[in-house]
Amino acid sequence: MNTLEARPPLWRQYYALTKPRVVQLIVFCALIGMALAVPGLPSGAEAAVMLAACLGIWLVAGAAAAFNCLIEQRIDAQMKRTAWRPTARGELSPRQALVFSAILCAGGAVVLLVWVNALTLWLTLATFVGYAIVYTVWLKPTTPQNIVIGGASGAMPPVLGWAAMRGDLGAEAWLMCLIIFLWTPPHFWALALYRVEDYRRSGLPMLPVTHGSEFTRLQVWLYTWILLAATLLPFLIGMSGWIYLVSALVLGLRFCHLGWKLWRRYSDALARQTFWFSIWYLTLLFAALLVDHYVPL
Ligand code: HEM
Ligand SMILES: CC(C)=CCC/C(C)=C/CC/C(C)=C/COP(=O)(O)OP(=O)(O)O
Repeated sequence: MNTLEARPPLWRQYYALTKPRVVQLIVFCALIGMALAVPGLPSGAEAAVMLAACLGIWLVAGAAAAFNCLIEQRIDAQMKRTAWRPTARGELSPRQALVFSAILCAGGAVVLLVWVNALTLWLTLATFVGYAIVYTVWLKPTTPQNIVIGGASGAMPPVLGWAAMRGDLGAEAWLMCLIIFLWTPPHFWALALYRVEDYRRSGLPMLPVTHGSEFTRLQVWLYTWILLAATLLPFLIGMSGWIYLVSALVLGLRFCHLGWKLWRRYSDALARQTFWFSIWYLTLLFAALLVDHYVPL
């Protein structure tokens, strides 16, 4: 097949660099942080700030993802899961990726500064540095705890959302951040287990490569329990009500159950199922926080 014919349109290649589906969930979590920061339904003016904050965070997060693709061009080319990326295939040059990332980041920064507030701008830029530099350049190639420490930047969206609406950093926002922080290890290690050959080939020190499958599965299972305990806190401190509590328990116990099954008996299919459940888990847990906020029982 002619490779030129097989190429998607240029805009799609740039769009792919932003890791759209990951960034969608990031913006969704930021939006929940915004909604919970406003008592009751938002006014028209508050809804406008929310919209601007979502756009700004989306642009800067997309820029961070594009920067990651640029730095990992060679590593991505070695892994089956990522070899299709336009940077890995050489369809977009490092210079194109860099300029694209810089434009998105600058655009997002302007939106946040003009229509949101300076605190959100600085926190979002710090999050960019946390993921694009601290995680991608430093931690990911050097330690199997890369995603635990680096996960802190992925966990920031609710804090960014809260800051956008209140101009400060509430305890509730940090609690949502803690939940995403504890969710990241079972989310990522479930994937790393069935993609272990990719990671071995690329030379990245991911936990299943350095410490083996059984140890990683034990960690996944332990984290699902720690996560379940942390998700009870919003109810215990009076931030959320019964709708949230029941949702957190049902989702959390299912996550623990999958973690348990995976630990006892490994299969790629189960690891894949656990990874995809992790995405539904976070989406539904944060949706429950939102519903609970508007329908207090
Ligand atoms: C350091 C932290 C994180 C790491 C290492 C990580 C790792 C990954 C990896 C490697 C994938 C790719 C799966 C594939 O190619 O099929 C993935 C997918 C995904 N991640 Fe994460 N993740 C992290 C944090 C997050 C955060 C904070 C969110 C959102 C709040 C998130 C949401 C998603 C979603 C929605 C997908 C599915 C993408 C798709 O549909 O293809 N991740 N994650
Ligand atoms: C400003 C802001 C809110 C930034 C958010 C930063 C961000 C995009 C976090 C998401 C984490 C993510 C995509 C991890 C993928 O891991 P990986 O990079 O190891 O995956 P890969 O192997 O697919 O490249």
